[in-house]
Amino acid sequence: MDKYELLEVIGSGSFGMIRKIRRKKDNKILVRKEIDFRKMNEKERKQLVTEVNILRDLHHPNIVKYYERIIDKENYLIYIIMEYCEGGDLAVLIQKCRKEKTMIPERFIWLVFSQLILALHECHYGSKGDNSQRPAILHRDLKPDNVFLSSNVINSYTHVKLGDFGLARVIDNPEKDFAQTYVGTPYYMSPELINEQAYNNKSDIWSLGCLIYELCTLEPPFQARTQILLAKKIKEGKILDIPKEYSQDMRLLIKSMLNVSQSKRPSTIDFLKNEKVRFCIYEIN
Ligand SMILES: CN(C)CCCNS(=O)(=O)c1cccc(Nc2nc(OCC3CCCCC3)c3[nH]cnc3n2)c1
Repeated sequence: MDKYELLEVIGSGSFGMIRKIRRKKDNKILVRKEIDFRKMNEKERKQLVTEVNILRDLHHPNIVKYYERIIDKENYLIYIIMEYCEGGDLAVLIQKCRKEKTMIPERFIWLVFSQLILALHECHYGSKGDNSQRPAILHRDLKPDNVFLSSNVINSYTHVKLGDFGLARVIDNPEKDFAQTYVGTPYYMSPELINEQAYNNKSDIWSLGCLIYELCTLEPPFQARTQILLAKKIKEGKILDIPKEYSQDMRLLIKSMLNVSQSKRPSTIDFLKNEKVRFCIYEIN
């Protein structure tokens, strides 16, 4: 760890602390996610190894970059060194707009959507567009807290980064994978996950639909006081319309992702054929 100078703590995640660090050789600011695996059971340790290996193998401009991992055996700690996203996460942006009663511009929402489709496409299909090199990777925990911005100035150069693959799983046999226990209020849980059916790439598309809906309305699409009521609303799949200021394209986009039937939801391949998405991607590059 003498390669890095420790800076302030910026938060604490599920298994430990996250702090800013400065790489001494070039003063680059990074983050160090500290994970105390003393508290972990065998299954969680295995999950951690899976997560670190997933991060190590994912290289994409819209996925938080993984630099290295440092194991500190005597203190039962693993450090994961990742890129620092100056703009913070989307949860902070949504809270700010809710407080100031301002709307998030539609242009920005299309930029977030198209970059997350690129990130999910990399996870689901890999850069070669098929899974010959590796099995599909599902994020499984797509939510505003896990989507970071490269800068806090919001313009068309703002890069959106998918982060925190805490619950990601490598699915070698999609049928085999069943619902895992969830932590926190699962606002973005898909109908198939509630019905304990197989979780697959279309479940990440459902969560993306919830996230885009929340950027338009500053509220999750399904809310309830209890998890039972929440599950009922999600399975019904009825959502309030988004504000009239947003276009019909945006309305139809959200509806296509929040379809209770996962086979009817478009895949990242379908979206990448969409003219508007391609134009957004062209604008970013
Ligand atoms: C959950 N959020 C609403 C809490 C506030 C969120 N803003 S914040 O933490 O202060 C903040 C402000 C400015 C820049 C950044 N950049 C950043 N943050 C990460 O993780 C944040 C951490 C995730 C787990 C929960 C605690 C927060 C990164 N991980 C990899 N690269 C990262 N870059 C963060």
